Amino acid sequence: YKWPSPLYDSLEGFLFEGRRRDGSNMATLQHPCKVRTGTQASIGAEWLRLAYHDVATHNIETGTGGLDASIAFELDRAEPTKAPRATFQNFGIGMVHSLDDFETFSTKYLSRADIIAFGTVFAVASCGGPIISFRGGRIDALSADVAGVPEPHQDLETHIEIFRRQGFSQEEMISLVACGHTLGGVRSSDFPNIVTSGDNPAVDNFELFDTTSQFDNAVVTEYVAGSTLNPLVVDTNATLNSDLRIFSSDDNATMRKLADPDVFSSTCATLLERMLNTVPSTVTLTEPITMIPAKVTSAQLTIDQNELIFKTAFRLSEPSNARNSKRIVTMYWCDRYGPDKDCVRQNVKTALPATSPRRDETTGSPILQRTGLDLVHHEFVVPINPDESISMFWFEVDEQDGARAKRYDNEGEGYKIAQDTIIYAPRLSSVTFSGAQRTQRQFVFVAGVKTGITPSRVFLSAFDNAMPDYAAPLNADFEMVFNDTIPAAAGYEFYTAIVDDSGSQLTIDLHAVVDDAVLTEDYQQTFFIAARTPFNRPTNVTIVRQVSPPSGPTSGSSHTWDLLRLEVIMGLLLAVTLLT
Ligand code: HEM
Repeated sequence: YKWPSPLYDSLEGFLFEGRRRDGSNMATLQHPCKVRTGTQASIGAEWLRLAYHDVATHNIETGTGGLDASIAFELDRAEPTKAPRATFQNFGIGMVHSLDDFETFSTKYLSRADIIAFGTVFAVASCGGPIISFRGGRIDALSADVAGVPEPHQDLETHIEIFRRQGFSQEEMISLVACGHTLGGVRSSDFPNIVTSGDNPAVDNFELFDTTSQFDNAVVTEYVAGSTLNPLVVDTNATLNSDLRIFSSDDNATMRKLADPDVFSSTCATLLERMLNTVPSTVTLTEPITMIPAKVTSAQLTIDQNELIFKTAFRLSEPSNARNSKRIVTMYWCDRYGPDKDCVRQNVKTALPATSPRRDETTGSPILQRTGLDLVHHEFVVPINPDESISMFWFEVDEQDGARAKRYDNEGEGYKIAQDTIIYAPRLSSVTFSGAQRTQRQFVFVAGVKTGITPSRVFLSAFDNAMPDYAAPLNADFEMVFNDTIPAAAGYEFYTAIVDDSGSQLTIDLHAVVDDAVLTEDYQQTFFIAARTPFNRPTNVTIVRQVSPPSGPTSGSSHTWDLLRLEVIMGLLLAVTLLT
């Protein structure tokens, strides 16, 4: 992993933080293993069933179908069968609720299908099941796939054939059904011929597959012990006992193995991962996503109150039960222009965070919770002289425990700012809301282009796939025009474009074409445009000398580390004095 990697950064952020960039959390809609208010319906069970039904369209021979979010277009699907309405294969209010839960979380780098996969990973971990290894990069279908979901009234041969087509053997089918049917149950509203409704709709209209609401192997042990009340095993109408036919199809050999809780847990981790990774053969998934121990987020050169500023956050982790409140995190950076360009003279600028650190508690994501770590975000906002600008930055972390401070510099390369010709100015941009639900938005986006540079074209690429009712994503380019009603500021002149959007996760890439090269400011967020409070103003920028930048010049005097440390500490002391 090297920064920047917007895809990996986005997937990792969602897995361990459970939320969107604007703070809205998807994991906590379900975590810790919640039921829908006023019902017995397990939200995690609904998310898991939705994922399987999306996967169920896969055909291993043609390489088509699989986890591609086509389920959003398959909800009203009925099999061409004489079966009653209750066997509509994707029928169920749980499906509708789940799609509503997921609707606003997809982004340019988190496909709708990846969000569905995250839902299963969160749900299983949150309810006490194994951690399913997560890969991202699924590609969304924008229409229905062929039919393929199994139904309870079908016979065993049909089920074996359906699972074979999806890529699972008979033994894997038995295990996968057990791994699925450890959560949730059957509703009378969806399957009235399996569950009869009673007087108290909150309790009577739902029958759980086993006696626990956790992701455990009670569905297996109760079956093996003969005490199960699983409605798909004990229904009086034998035709609908699909779990019984499947579980007993190898004389219960697989079920007896799964009665060992460790076997159950590891089997489910493997099979559910394979289920989530069942994608069309044209899709290549990423490597498994693991935590980035020290992560740069939200790096942005921008204009606020007529000043050029650079803001970013540096995310560290620490054990929840061993917090270090003394840690000092310092940012360093080099100029892009002038005599100290790229720190050639080893004069390095440095600053402390603009605010006290922000902490992600482990309750935000069940995956983070399992690590026992908190995520701690150190946020920096520093003024930048437009004549000097900024070419790269890096960090130093001093735990104040007697050990030497540790440098984080993107594996020796520094965190490089690719270009400063075109920048995004969210504080000069605006948004107006319209429509009955105020979901229709009109944005006026403002980009700054460095004074003295006249691009042959300035434009932006807008992307939003978090559309109401899973409508087609917005994915279009918009020309930006020079706007002389906004006075030049901080070495920049301004260009604007108007973009209409009905989704909720619009991001923009800004482009300036200069001398046939396209300079791009990628993946800029739009949710904080309406905020008008100025960024915190730091007063703590100092200059330290004799510091080698990450891939800086090798010539020149080699610095003595202790002298450097002394200078940094004195600089920090000065900064702290200024701040207080
Ligand atoms: C032959 C295969 C299968 C059949 C016939 C079947 C059938 C059913 C039925 C009839 C329900 C009740 C739905 C409702 O009332 O809303 C259900 C629920 C569920 N199924 Fe399956 N299923 C099968 C395989 C699977 C697999 C492979 C998984 C996942 C790995 C899975 C996960 C679930 C979950 C989690 C629920 C509970 C949903 C909730 O409580 O809202 N099922 N299944």
